[in-house]
Amino acid sequence: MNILDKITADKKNEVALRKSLIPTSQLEQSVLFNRTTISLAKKLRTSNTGIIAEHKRRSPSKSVINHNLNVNDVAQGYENAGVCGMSVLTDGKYFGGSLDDLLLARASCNLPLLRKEFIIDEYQLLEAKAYGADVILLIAAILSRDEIKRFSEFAKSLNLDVLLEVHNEEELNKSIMPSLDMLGVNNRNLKTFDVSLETSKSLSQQIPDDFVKVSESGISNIDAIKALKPFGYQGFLIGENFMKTNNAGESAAQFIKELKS
Ligand SMILES: O=C(O)c1ccccc1NCC(=O)[C@H](O)[C@H](O)COP(=O)(O)O
Repeated sequence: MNILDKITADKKNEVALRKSLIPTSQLEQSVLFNRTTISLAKKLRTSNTGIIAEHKRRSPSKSVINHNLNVNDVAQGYENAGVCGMSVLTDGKYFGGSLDDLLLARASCNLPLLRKEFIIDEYQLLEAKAYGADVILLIAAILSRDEIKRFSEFAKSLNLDVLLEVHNEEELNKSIMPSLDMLGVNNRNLKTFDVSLETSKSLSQQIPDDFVKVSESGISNIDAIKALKPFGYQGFLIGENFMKTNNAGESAAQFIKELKS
């Protein structure tokens, strides 16, 4: 079983439990549910840096990254650094995250927030909205084309942006549809956990210009960004490189300063 199969199997049980504990009607009545969302795609189209900075405590590939940072400080630090958006991992078992992290990030900054999660059910989109997200992630490797269509159209009806993630040409070809805003290419091979920017470079030509292109994972220096921009990438999702330091916001600020110089 590969890592995505394992995560998805656990996620099914987790979502069933959550659904039984908190009914949909309760999510829809939350204070945050009817707020005006902020579009990450719009911000990326006009930004000259395009950094989406992630809150990530641990991961299947790296085990522990950092358990010592406070999510409020990270969110405020990222906003002060001038990032375009923040990604918050909400999976507990594999990444040490939670929906409370999303809520705390929402309370601490006005950045577009991505709920970084393994979405397998519409219920998780209602949760995303109720806990303060502006953007949701759909992972082509774990969804059929019908599910991608259903979930992305539902997300749009909630005024959430949609980032669709692919790892290869086959996933890309099955996924293209108008209800997506951003197409993310993940540079991490989930069988070996190796990262290669070549994945983003080689898939870039096949991504239609209507979508904002985002390169995800393994970006650890500004040379990587400079190498990816000519391929049309406007968004760069960075987690470990900032989170492994003792001040993620300061690390992002330094990175952006260098990028602009
Ligand atoms: O990061 C992992 O090990 C991982 C394993 C299995 C599924 C997803 C995984 N990561 C999610 C992400 O997409 C990354 O957190 C994100 O792109 C940031 O990557 P990085 O800058 O390399 O921390």
